[in-house]
Amino acid sequence: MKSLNSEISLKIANPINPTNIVPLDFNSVPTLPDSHTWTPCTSADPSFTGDDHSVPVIDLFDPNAVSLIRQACERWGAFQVTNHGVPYDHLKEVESQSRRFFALPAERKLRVVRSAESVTGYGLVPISKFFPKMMWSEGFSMTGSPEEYARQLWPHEDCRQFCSVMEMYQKEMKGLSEKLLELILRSLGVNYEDIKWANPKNGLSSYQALLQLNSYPVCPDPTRAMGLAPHTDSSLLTVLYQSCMGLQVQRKEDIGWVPVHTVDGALIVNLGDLMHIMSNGRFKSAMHRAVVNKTHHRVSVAYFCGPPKEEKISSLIQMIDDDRPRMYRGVTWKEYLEIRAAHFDKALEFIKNNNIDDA
Ligand SMILES: O=C(O)CCC(=O)C(=O)O
Ligand SMILES: [Fe+2]
Repeated sequence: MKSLNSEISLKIANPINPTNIVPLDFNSVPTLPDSHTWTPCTSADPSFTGDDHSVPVIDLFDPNAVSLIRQACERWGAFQVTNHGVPYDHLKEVESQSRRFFALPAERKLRVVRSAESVTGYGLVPISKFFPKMMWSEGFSMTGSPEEYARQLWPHEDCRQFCSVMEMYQKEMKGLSEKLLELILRSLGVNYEDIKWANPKNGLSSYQALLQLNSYPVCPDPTRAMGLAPHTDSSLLTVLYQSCMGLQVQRKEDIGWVPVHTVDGALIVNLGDLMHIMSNGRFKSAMHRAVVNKTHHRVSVAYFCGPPKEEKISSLIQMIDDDRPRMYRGVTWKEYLEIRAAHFDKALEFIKNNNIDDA
């Protein structure tokens, strides 16, 4: 068999738009430019209604939460949570500080533009380079304190509030992600204490994480624009706050793209590719996208949670049996991000077991 490593280095990234980082100044255009015009999006048939046709909302205090999570992860790769412990006021503060950032003039935001190699800073989402058309959105990402960026953004003003809100939110998201990871593992029948790095009691819990603020300005022609193109997240799990509707999750096998309704104070949980790998394919990673609208400037805040730096994620031993042999080889988050940066939606194929050099 061909060696995976040589295959990856040979097939170097072939992005369509490698330098696509700087967003449009959305205030400057009255109509949708050709660079941003996509073929119209199709959505789920509105006649699909009822519980089985919308992303489940799970109360974390529900005694059946673990089994509800299992069903949601198998069927959707996504769910919403209530009673998650993050106060509603904090969600609103993060939204308001995000809006404050995006309201800055374009030249100010460009002071903190991300470089092609970096995942933090301001710009279009990194997956933009795989699409021929540009998305109707802009983003700003950080890991830990955004202080260095904030000082450049607001050199003569007080930037403490922006920093403290973002830092507080990351702390809260870390705690919630740990709790969710425990519940998701339990739903797979795995004791999270058996996985050293997943157990916060070991004091080892050094998850890596990225906080991403997304902005989708009001759009003159929403049916022909794309807020964020279809993708799965590379994380273990992503916790998402949306200010208004716009997120859609795909149920490919039957009903297609399904809008995720806003439930006051709820947070959305998307499973990422690393969780799909850990579950040995039992759980889906949610294929999702964001659509835009004509009346509301939509903001979303995504917290991507991944494993500790050196940890190789592979299918859990408990998920492997005669009927379901190991599907994937082990990868660190960084290795997986590199494979994604080169192969985008084919990345999982590259770590399938049958692609491994047996030697
Ligand atoms: O804005 C949204 O609803 C989706 C955001 C998202 O999928 C992402 O940041 O990866
Ligand atoms: Fe996403």
